[in-house]
Amino acid sequence: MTDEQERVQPSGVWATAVGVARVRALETERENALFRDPLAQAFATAGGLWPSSPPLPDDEAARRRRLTVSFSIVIRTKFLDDLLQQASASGVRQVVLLGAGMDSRAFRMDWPEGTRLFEVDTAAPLDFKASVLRQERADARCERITVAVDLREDWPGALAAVGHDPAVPTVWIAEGLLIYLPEDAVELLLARISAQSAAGSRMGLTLGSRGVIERFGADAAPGSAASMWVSEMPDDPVGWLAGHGWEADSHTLRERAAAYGRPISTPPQREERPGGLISAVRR
Ligand SMILES: C[S@@+](CC[C@H](N)C(=O)[O-])C[C@H]1O[C@@H](n2cnc3c(N)ncnc32)[C@H](O)[C@@H]1O
Repeated sequence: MTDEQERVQPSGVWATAVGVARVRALETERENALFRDPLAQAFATAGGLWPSSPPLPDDEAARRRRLTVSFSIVIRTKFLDDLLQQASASGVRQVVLLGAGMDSRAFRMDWPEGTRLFEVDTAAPLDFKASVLRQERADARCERITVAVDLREDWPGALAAVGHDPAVPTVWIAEGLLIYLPEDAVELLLARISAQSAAGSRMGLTLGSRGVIERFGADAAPGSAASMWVSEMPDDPVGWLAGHGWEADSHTLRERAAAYGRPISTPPQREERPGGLISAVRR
């Protein structure tokens, strides 16, 4: 059987990773793209979301919500690309992508010699991704190590078993992940990340903004990403991270979008506050 015939089809929470790839493929086609992800289209195609995907809903509000999610994916991708470049420039050579999904940064970004990049996700998305990467004959631009484990289990042990060294700094990325984990699992994840982070480690997080579950999840279609969202950011994300030993900066989507030349023209929502996009350094 060929890779294509054997490939497991996206389902459950990891199907969201293929939806993210579709958004990145669309951005890649733009003339003034904020990043280019040459593998995104292959992931979306293999997952049945390219060239067409489920049509936008007729309902204007639902339609706007879908476009908002896509826009936020583009902005957060650029935000975390920059954060990773800065971490590399500061000398960090270990990268851990938590809930890596179809993230193709190992293939599309420039990495300094000696960079080791760990992609942590469950087995099904990593298998799907591997089959697409084989089909595309993709070559990673750093040492890439995949770790198939559920992030509610002993993932630090699994990471250590494949050579992650907690004694030297790591840059951690949790992009589009925490919103799918219940609050106690997010808390445990943060504690574990912190325990594996030498001074000088960095972190990039995306957090569900306050009220997003009610606004987006209430009439979300069964199986859609928003129907699986379960946690939002704490009231004070910077204070929360300080409690875990991190010096954090928080940014809104609106502020980053303006900085990247994609200003949001609608007026801010009353509940909009800083905190959706986090960068942090371990002291
Ligand atoms: C919205 S996707 C984001 C993927 C990737 N970070 C990106 O931005 O391209 C969420 C990812 O988190 C992963 N994920 C969710 N819960 C997880 C868990 N308990 N353990 C491991 N991975 C998980 C899913 O499999 C999926 O790949």
